[in-house]
Amino acid sequence: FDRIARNGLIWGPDHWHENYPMAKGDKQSPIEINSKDVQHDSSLGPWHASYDPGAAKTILNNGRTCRVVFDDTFDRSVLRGGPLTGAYRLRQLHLHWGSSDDHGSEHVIDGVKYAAELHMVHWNPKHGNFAGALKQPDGVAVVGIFLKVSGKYSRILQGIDNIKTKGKEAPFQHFDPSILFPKSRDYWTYHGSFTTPPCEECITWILLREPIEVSPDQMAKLRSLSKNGENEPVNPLVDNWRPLQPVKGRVVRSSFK
Ligand SMILES: CN(C)c1nnc([C@H](N)S(N)(=O)=O)s1
Ligand SMILES: [Zn+2]
Repeated sequence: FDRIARNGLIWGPDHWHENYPMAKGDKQSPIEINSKDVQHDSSLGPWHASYDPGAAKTILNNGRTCRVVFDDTFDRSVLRGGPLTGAYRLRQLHLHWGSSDDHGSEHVIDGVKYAAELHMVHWNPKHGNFAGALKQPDGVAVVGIFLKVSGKYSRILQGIDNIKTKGKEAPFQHFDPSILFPKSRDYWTYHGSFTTPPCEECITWILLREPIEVSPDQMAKLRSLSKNGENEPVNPLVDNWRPLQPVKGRVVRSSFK
């Protein structure tokens, strides 16, 4: 994240805790996954997403990421299984990416940084509403999918042409996010936090082992988004990833050997 100047203070990720104490907690994200420390858990079953393409609403550039929001007023697009108990409602998906292909993901796997990382944010309706879910350790489930750049043409990042500048929002309907899933369902899971302030520690992370491919022109389109509004100078929206956080004794489990 670039340094956000606020009331004269320069704010980088190392300063977030001054206003958001949770940012210095024991269960922060992202983390590096070291395969040698991962514990295979045979009780971890497959996860299942049943998404309604009609739930997709709009795509937005909020100056920090590009985000697609979904109707989560009832169990319309849900994720269940894997490490989860019950059905979690899909609320939004967004991405983190770098200024070049050799970095951009938030989680790092055995030292490997991917060009981008896609997050599909779901919440547990047993906690009443999204705000209530943020206060619970089992409140939120985020599926993380790594993006690697390949020559192959892909249309996974459709719709970003209409949201070039901060504040731009466009309809984004009839979209089934399950097209973004890789073939393999293998995943790592651990308990962590949001990677932007207030960094609540309410997330069951489900990180998919197999990356999906994105084409160079799609990455270029992502990097052509601006942090600024349309009447301001272009300020490329890149490097919106949080640095690695301490694992603090947490165990990362895998669904695969
Ligand atoms: C409150 N919501 C939906 C979010 N807060 N922080 C978010 C981050 N972008 S992440 N990467 O999902 O933790 S998403
Ligand atoms: Zn994210």
